[in-house]
Amino acid sequence: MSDAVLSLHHLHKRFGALHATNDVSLDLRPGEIHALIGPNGAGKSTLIGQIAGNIRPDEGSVHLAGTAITSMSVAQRARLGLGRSFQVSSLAEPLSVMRNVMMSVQALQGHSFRFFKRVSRDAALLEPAYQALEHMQLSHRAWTPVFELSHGERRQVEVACALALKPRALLLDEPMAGLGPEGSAKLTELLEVLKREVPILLIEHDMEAVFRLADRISVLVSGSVIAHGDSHTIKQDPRVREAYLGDSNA
Ligand SMILES: Nc1ncnc2c1ncn2[C@@H]1O[C@H](COP(=O)(O)OP(=O)(O)OP(=O)(O)O)[C@@H](O)[C@H]1O
Repeated sequence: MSDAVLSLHHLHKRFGALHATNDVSLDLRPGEIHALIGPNGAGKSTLIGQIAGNIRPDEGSVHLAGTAITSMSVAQRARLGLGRSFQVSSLAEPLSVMRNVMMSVQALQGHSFRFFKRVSRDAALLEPAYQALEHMQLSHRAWTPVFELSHGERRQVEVACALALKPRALLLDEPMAGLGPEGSAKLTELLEVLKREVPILLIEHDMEAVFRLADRISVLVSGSVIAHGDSHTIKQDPRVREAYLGDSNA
């Protein structure tokens, strides 16, 4: 079909009478950031759940690098190259940045954390972790315990954890949430560079970040994509202004 890394085809998900995902098709291409925006309750989390594998669609399919992953588990999708960062931090505060990132690699490889001490010197874990930290400009903090990091740096570690697994596509769910202007600006700068290596499907409420970062934007309202295009197109679209941007004065 296309050269899409990730593609959704006619996804539907109903919760009783509520059509939370209504015939959603979209894709993610190499080198881009595709932002998914929409007001509260639009169905963004439900859609992300179907991509990541926590939620089974009623109809439709999800493909990653040409492989149908619709009926795969979360872990299988991750192994195939679907990277994800979470809204809620899962970092181990007392451990160093490096150990946290290495644990992510280890988890994907199916090892138990009990063996962490022994494998902490394992080059197979160290190298991808170090590279991921370099990408996030955090290698100078590699051996700093997470509790000493700023909020923005923690978010960078969370992205590094996803990156260390060498994903083909990255899902970022509200990465700017809770960051001050400085933290958002830094992360925005990093994501602008990162997208060249791994395309990013970005769910984000910070419209300034979305308009700066996104190559394409899909607007979700009541489970359906009501508009799709670049930042300029989306800003001008009267349906988007009415349904979404109007209530945030954007
Ligand atoms: N497990 C569920 N059972 C029933 N209804 C659900 C379930 N999950 C989500 N919903 C409903 O589906 C709709 C879409 O919810 P969803 O959380 O996907 O929206 P959202 O765009 O992520 O919202 P927000 O920006 O507030 O996180 C909402 O009306 C929500 O109440």
